Amino acid sequence: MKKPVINVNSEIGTLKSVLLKRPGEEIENITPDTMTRLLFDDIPYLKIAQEEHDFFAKVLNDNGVEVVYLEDLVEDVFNLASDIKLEFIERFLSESGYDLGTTHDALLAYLDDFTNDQLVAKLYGGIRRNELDFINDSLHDLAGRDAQNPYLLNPLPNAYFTRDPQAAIGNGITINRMTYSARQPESLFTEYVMRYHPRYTGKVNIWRNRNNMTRLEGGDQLVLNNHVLAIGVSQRTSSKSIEALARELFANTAANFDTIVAIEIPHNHAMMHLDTVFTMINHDQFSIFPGIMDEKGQMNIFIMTPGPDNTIKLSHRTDLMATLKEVLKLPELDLIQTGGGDKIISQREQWNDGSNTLAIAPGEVITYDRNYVSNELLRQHGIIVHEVRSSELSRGRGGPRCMSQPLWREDL
Ligand SMILES: NC(=O)NCCC[C@H](N)C(=O)O
Repeated sequence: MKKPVINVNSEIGTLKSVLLKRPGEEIENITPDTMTRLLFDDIPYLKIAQEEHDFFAKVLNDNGVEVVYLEDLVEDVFNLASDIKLEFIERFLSESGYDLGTTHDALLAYLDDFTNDQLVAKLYGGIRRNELDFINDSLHDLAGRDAQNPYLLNPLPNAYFTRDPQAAIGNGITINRMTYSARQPESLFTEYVMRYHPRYTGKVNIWRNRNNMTRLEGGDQLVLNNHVLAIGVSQRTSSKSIEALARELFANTAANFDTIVAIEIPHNHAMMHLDTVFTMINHDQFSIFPGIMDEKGQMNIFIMTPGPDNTIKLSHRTDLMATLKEVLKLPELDLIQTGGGDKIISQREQWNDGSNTLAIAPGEVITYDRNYVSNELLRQHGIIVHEVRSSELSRGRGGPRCMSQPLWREDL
């Protein structure tokens, strides 16, 4: 492996480079009838969502972080060779249910007319049925459930949550098999960028690829330090995939990770990933939504470590604070409760991603401005808080951590 181009050995090391995707025309394809399936609770106003996103990028930039746009990387890949572009389109169409036939041919011909930057926007944006004029003779397009779908190619409005299709861990990544069909195509873009883009090709360890059938999403994957991960057992990440990833990382000599803490959280849309209820903000400080614990403050947690002969040793725990102290070897910890522990405020602010902080350095985070109670509390605990605008972006149920994939953090 050549000199590394990805380096993420913590959640809090000074952030130097990050991957974003600016919300695009895919947002304008969300309708009331499709929004639940597209994993949205409302329809954002694109113009304002883009302004908010640009401001988020500016705050990152102003704080010394290189912002890399995923859509530019994909366009670079398409510009490399028309064979690669065609191969990508065929994979994309095939995964969308079009291997052969009239619809496949019509879509291929339609996509062929776009310049590469327009093509990238279109693949994320989706194709409406009424956009193409052709005689559709596919039974599955004309009868049954597919006929009700207003799109020939579904939009990918969740793409601005770049955290989830992959996860940077150490000098490598996992390219994730995502849970819902609404997001599954997103990690195909990551696969092609990692495989072909000159910045990454041959320089990134792929710990796990998207051909795996077990479900894993980046919002559940937290790098607590250079040898400990926390992974949510959640609506989006299965216990099977965590076990498989543990086996892969423990056996791989290029990986330095020897401890994975599997944390079970409620399986619902408001808390679909671990990072919607729990993020790391300093060496010994975390933000946490108290609603993930039962009335006695307990949870279902397993510490996984390598056992003999490639087995995995499991140790059960129920106290999150004690478990974190144990694996991080810290005498004290500060768990800062979203909304200050008030039941109504904490639920309201968690819903709008008040727990979803993005650390840009130890003790320095980016958060949504609307979660003013949690933000004030963070400041009272000594944290530097950069607030970003959040009226429209938050409608997708993700915050600053969800919208960013760190590519390089300084080691602690
Ligand atoms: N890491 C995250 O928590 N990402 C937020 C993803 C929100 C998106 N609407 C989803 O349901 O997948």
